[in-house]
Amino acid sequence: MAPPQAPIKVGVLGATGTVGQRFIELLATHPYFEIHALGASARSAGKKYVDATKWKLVSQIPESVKGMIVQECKPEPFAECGVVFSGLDHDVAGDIEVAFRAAGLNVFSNAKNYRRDPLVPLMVPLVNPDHISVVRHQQQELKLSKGYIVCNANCSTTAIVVPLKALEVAFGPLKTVMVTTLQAISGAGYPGVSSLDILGNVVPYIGGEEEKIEWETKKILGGVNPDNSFDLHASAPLKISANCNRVPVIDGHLACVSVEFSGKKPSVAEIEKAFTDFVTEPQTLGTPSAPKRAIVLHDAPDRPQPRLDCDLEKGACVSVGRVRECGVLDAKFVCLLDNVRLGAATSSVINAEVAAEKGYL
Ligand SMILES: NC(=O)C1=CN([C@@H]2O[C@H](COP(=O)(O)OP(=O)(O)OC[C@H]3O[C@@H](n4cnc5c(N)ncnc54)[C@H](OP(=O)(O)O)[C@@H]3O)[C@@H](O)[C@H]2O)C=CC1
Ligand SMILES: N[C@@H](CC(=O)OP(=O)(O)O)C(=O)O
Repeated sequence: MAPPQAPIKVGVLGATGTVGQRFIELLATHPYFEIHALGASARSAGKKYVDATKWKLVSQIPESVKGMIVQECKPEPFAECGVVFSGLDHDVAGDIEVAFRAAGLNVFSNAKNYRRDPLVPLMVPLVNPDHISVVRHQQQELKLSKGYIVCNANCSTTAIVVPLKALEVAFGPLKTVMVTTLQAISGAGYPGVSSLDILGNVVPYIGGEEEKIEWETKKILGGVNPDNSFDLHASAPLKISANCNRVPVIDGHLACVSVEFSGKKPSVAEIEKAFTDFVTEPQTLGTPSAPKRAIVLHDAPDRPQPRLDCDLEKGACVSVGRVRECGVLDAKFVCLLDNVRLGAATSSVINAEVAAEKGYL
């Protein structure tokens, strides 16, 4: 992929938050994108970024953004941006993202608000980047000459759909998926879950998470009909059941997954090969943030682990291990993803890279 002739100016909404910081880290040195405007709440607006944010990443705040003045989330300061990334709290993301689209801006959002919208692509770049085509339909239906919204998925959903897609590519439609997640505290943003609730503990409830996994998976793994509607995996109905737990881990959502195939049950060796052979469109296109390996298969019986494996491929892959037969369904495995990178900011950035490559920016 050749870089654009001039860098594309980009904005970040929710720039001071957990996802916003990962956006800043990824975009500060990005070959195609240049950070032009930062937005957050009225509490932060008017302050220098370095004073408005509580930086929590191991990497230092990039010098280039330290002195930028944080804006309120109104379209005007972002008018020159070719892409606006959103890491906004869902309480406010709905109205703000729609106002930005109405102002002709291309919004790539992490928030849940529009994921179920029948006009909005729900794109996990390592799974369904082809859904980007629906933005033209979105514009036609809403009579917009410019501007659209693209969402990326819930982080736990992202962790499972990448290996599930690899299985569907190799063996055809899945019939049943059972998943139990162990989710890191960074998934709840900052300050997030109280230390008294989570230290030395497990909380077996994350509001709305199970429903999101069960619904979003079907939109992402499903196709696009000729009329630009999403088929939600309707041609081969998929049953999914999710159990979600918060665990005292900082970064990295682990998921234990059991699957049943519609067709003949593959062997463990065939499933492992399907994971290692899996190549995705951003990799083929050579977009800058695409991982070399979309799925990293681990041999050791006690891997993947959040602390040891989250950083593989700069947090842009899904780690998979413990592939084995399941006594109830056909097969089971464990998968891990960096919830704030591939689970949020990195997916949004790769989605925008795909949009650039395919002429949607
Ligand atoms: N953390 C994760 O792993 C994932 C998060 N997401 C989603 O991404 C989004 C951001 O999450 P996260 O970064 O964790 O959340 P944080 O709570 O860490 O950050 C929220 C951001 O929203 C801003 N904000 C809050 N209220 C307003 C307002 N009234 N107007 C404008 N901006 C406001 C905050 O600004 P300020 O600092 O000024 O308050 C901050 O920048 C959420 O929708 C979340 O559900 C999706 C996938 C994974
Ligand atoms: N709910 C996820 C993170 C998140 O914000 O999800 P969503 O973007 O679907 O609201 C977690 O707690 O780990």
